[in-house]
Amino acid sequence: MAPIHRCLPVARRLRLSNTAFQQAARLRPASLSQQLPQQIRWQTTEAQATTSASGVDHAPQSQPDRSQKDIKYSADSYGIQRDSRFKKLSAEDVKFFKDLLGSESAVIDGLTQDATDDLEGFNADWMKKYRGQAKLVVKPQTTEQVSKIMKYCNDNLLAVNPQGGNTGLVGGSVPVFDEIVLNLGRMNKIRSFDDVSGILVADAGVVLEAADSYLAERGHIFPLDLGAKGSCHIGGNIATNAGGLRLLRYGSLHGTVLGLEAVLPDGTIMDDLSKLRKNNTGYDIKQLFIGGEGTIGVVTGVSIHCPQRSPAVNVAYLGLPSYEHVQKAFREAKGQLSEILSAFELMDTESQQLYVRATGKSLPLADEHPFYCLIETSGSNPDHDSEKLTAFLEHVMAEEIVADGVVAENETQAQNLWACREGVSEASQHFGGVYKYDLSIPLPDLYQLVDDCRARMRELDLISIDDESKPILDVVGYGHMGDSNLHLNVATRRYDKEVEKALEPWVYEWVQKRQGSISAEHGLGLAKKAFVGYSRSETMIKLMKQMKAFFDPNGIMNPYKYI
Ligand SMILES: O=C(O)CC[C@@H](O)C(=O)O
Ligand SMILES: [Zn+2]
Repeated sequence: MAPIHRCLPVARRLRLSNTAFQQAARLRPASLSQQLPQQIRWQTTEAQATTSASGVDHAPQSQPDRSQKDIKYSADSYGIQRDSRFKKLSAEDVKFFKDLLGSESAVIDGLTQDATDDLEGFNADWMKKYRGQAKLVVKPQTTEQVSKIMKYCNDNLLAVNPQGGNTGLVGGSVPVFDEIVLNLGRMNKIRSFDDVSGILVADAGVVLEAADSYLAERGHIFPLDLGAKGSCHIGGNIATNAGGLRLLRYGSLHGTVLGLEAVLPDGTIMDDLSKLRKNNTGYDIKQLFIGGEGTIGVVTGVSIHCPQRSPAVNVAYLGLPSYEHVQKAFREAKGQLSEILSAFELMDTESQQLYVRATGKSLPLADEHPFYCLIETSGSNPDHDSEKLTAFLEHVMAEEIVADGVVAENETQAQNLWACREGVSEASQHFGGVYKYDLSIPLPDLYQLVDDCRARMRELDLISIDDESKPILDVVGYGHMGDSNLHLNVATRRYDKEVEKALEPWVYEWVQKRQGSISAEHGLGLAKKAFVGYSRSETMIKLMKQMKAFFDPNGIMNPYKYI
C-alpha cells in the first residue's frame, strides 16, 4: 500500500485559493492536471484475486476462529425440511457422472469416499452463514455435458444447485440439503470478441476479473465491476443480476447482456446467444434468466456489450458533514461531471471506522467526517476531465457542501481510495457475523434507515462497540448512492437469533413503507425467500411461480430458495 498522504489534500489547497477559479487553477492539484494511468483500478492484487472481496487481507483484531464445520446447517437455521420427492444420490448415479465427465478432477465424490474437506468450500459461503450437505460436486467443461447432467438429474429427480464463484450474499449459491452442486468453474473460455462492436461472447465460468483483463488488453471494459471480481463468475453475475460499482455509468445487465446460452432443467440447450443490440422479435426470454438465481436453468454462455475503456480515470474521496450534504454533492456531480461520472459511492463514518478496525489501515483524511463519498470519473480526454473535476471540487468546497477531500495522483492511490469503499463488505463480517441488507430506497429517505436501525438496536440494548457481551458491534451504512442502493450491514460478534428477530421483518417493513425494494442487487436466495411479499404483489409472485413451473415442472433447480 502506498502511503495515502501522498494524495493531495484538495480541501486545504482550494481553501488557500479563496475559491477564485484563476487562483485555484494555479494551485490545481497535480493529479487533476495529469493523465492517470490507464486501467487505474481494474488491476487487482493477487491478494484480492484469492479472497472474495478486496481490502481486508490481514487481521489486526482477532477474528473468531470458526471452521466451516462449526457453521450451522442452513436446513436447521432456517427450519427447512428435505423435499421427499427428490431421490437420494446412489453409487450408480455417481458412476454416471464420473463416466460422463471422464476426469477425476471433474467430480468430487463424497458419497462413495470421504471427501468432506474437499466438499467444504462448495457447501458453505464466505460469510460462514450458510451450509449445505451436498455429497457430490460435478464440474462440466462443455455445454453438452451440462445438458447431459441436467437431463439425467431431471429423469431421476435429483436436485441441482448451480454454482459460480460462490461469492453471493444471500445463500443462493450454497446447497441446503444434498443437492448436486453443478459448478461452472471449468467452463472458462472466451469464445469471441469483436473490437468494433465491443461484443464479447464467453463461457459462464469465466472469472469477472479475467474477462475484464482480457478486455483491457483490447481497449474495452466489462460493464460490471464488484469487490468479488477476483472470484465471481460472469455466469453467476448474470444469474444474480449483479449491480456493482459501475451501474450508474453502464447500466444493468438487463441492458448490456445481448444473448444467453442456458441449459433448461430437462437438458434442452437454449441457444439465444444473439450478438445484436436490437432484436425486437417477441418475448425477450433471456431476461428471465438474468436474476433468475438458477431456478429455471443454468446459464452456460453469455454475449455482452462491452464499452470502450476510458483512458483517463480520476478518483476522489471526500468528507461531508451530513447526508443532506451528500445529496447536494450528488446533484452537483451529476450536473457538473455528467457524462464522465462513473461512480458515486456513499460511506458513513461507522463503515469507515469498521474498515479501519478490521484492516488496521488508516483513512485518507486525517479528520473524521460523518459521511464520505467516493467519486470516480472516466473519460477519453484527461485535460477535459481534469478541468471538469477541478471546477466541481472548487464549487462543492466553496459552497461548503464538502468539508475535505483527496484526489488520487496515481493508480496505487486510486486503488487505496477504492479499498476504503470496497473493503467494508468484508470488514463487516470480520468480527464474527453480519446481517446484510441490500435495499433500494428513494434517495431522500435512504440514510434514515441506518439511523433508525441504530436507534432500535440501542433501545433493545443489543449494541456496543466495546462491550463484548452485546451481540452487535455496530450498524453501518454504505452503498451505491448513484443507484439509490443502500447496504445496511449489522456487524455482530456472532450469529444470533435475537438480533435477527430484532431486524426482520422490521427492516423489510421499513422499506415497504417507502416503496423500496428488499433486494436491490444481491437477489433473494435463501435469506430473503420468506420476504419477497414486501416488494412484490401477490399477482407478481403467482406469475413467478407459474413461470418456474413451466421451466422446471419437477422443481429440481436450486430448490428451497426464493421461489
Ligand atoms: O456486503 C454488502 O452488503 C455489499 C456488497 C457489495 O454489493 C458492495 O457494494 O460492496
Ligand atoms: Zn453493492
